[in-house]
Amino acid sequence: MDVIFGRNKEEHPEPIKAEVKGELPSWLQGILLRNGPGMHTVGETKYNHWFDGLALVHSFTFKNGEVYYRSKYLRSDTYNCNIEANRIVVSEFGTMAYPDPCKNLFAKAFCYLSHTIPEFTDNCLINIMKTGEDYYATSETNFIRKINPHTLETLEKVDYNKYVAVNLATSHPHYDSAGNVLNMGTSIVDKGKTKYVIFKIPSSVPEKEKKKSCLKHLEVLCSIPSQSLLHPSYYHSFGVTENYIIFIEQPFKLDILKLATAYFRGVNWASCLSFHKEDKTWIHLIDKKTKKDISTKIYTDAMVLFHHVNAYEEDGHVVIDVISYPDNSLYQMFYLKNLNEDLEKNTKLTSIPACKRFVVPLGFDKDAEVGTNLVKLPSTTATALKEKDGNIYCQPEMLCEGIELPRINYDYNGKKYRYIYATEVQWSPVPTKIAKVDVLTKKKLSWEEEHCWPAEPVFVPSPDLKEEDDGLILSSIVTSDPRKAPFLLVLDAKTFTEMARATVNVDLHLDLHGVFIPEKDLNTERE
Ligand SMILES: CC(C)=CCC/C(C)=C/C=C/C(C)=C/C=C/C(C)=C/C=C/C=C(C)/C=C/C=C(C)/C=C/C1=C(C)CCCC1(C)C
Ligand SMILES: [Fe+2]
Repeated sequence: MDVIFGRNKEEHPEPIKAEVKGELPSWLQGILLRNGPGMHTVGETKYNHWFDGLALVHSFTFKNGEVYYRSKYLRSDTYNCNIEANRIVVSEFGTMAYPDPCKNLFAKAFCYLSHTIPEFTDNCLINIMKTGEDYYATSETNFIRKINPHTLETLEKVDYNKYVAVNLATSHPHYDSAGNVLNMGTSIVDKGKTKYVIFKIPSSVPEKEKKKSCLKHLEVLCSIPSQSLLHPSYYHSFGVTENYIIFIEQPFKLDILKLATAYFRGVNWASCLSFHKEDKTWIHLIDKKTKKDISTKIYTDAMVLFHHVNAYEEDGHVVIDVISYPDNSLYQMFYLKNLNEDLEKNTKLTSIPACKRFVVPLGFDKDAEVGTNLVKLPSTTATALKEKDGNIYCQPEMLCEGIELPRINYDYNGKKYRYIYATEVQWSPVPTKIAKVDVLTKKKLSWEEEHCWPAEPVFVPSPDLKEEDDGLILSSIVTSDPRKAPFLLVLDAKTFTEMARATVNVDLHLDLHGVFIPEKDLNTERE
């Protein structure tokens, strides 16, 4: 298993032609661009956690029925410093590096509580974000790295902090139909003012500024104060509906005082993150018009969540689908020491990911009796109980167990939808199948094959889309049997039958997230 999780992967910056079996639809033209960790050892030093690995961006280019593969390590400052020193010199979330000659982190960390923030890693390994015509590799720090989607070349480093006061930002932004980006970040430097900030990056800039970046026009929409000033919640994604932004403030929290002293204590940043199982999980609905949290306080039991699936409004309710866990054991499981040969023994999922639906009533009867279930949607068993202090206590409906890395047809984002595409896991963090879940009937279709570990399935709508699932699923498949080459799998999203596979004889890495860029969105000038 170390082969898959812990071994350094080679990059292939020059296009490699894949061997295509089956029939690729002629309209499938563009680039599947993905990101994830590819290197966990530098010289004699090793990262502790799988999420710490150096970003290896890769792509599958679909052109006239042919498929080309490329991969290239993100030339982040972190990568360059590490390679030059031949050891890990920049700290990541799960690995503290000593000393950190690139940044003099020691001195800076000392100043932490007096408004100085040390510089953090720009090893953007989680996802790809599009702003205007630009593509960025993203992580959760204040840095993002622009990349050329054709050549995978690393371009400028952008500091969110120059445009908005956040120290952390999600790698799962949302997009509206005009391509404007909506994202969220946390500001923790301003003592006593710890807050979550929601901001917008427009998809275009005024004509006279043609060469300028959309980020220069970033706009703060609103901010929400953290419930606890010294313990802001961790979040990895958020949700949107037509009229609301959904932010779930979970009791999985960063401890600012611990962060400030982590370096001296010789512990990693991750140890400053803890799950408070006795606390509540607060569901915030931020009204896009008033830019305020709705006045009712809504909560559910303690949980840990990384991925929102989708959310929408229906008959005066807000429906919120997420993948949640009963505790924080998932993060623990991804420590590389657990992902070794004894993986099966060490990483039995003690907490299974579950896709849950929360339903929040909007315009309910204010005089309703305490204890009343305010959810009036016949389609769900989720409940929202009115409590005596006026708060609302939500209990979810279970949609499906054992799925992660969820995707949808993004045209249905924020709208009533029916299908989730995800990887399926059983006894460990190993994805063994790709699943299509029908949230209406709870029926599931899946694809699996021996020795195959599928990545997050990406939905690509067909050009003559009539139904939500008219399109394709693209997933890069890592193989655990050295005699079997990895491939890019193309499924018919409706039936989940295989249409084609493009095999590449490379050491494909298990990645996290990515985007499909249709031909029409590709600026061919830069090719
Ligand atoms: C095996 C596979 C692929 C599939 C199997 C199926 C399955 C169960 C999948 C589950 C997948 C999940 C749940 C993936 C989740 C990925 C996450 C949460 C990545 C987060 C990275 C977060 C990162 C890198 C965060 C770095 C943050 C840093 C360095 C922050 C630094 C900091 C800054 C900037 C200011 C404040 C101080 C602080 C130290 C916190
Ligand atoms: Fe994610």
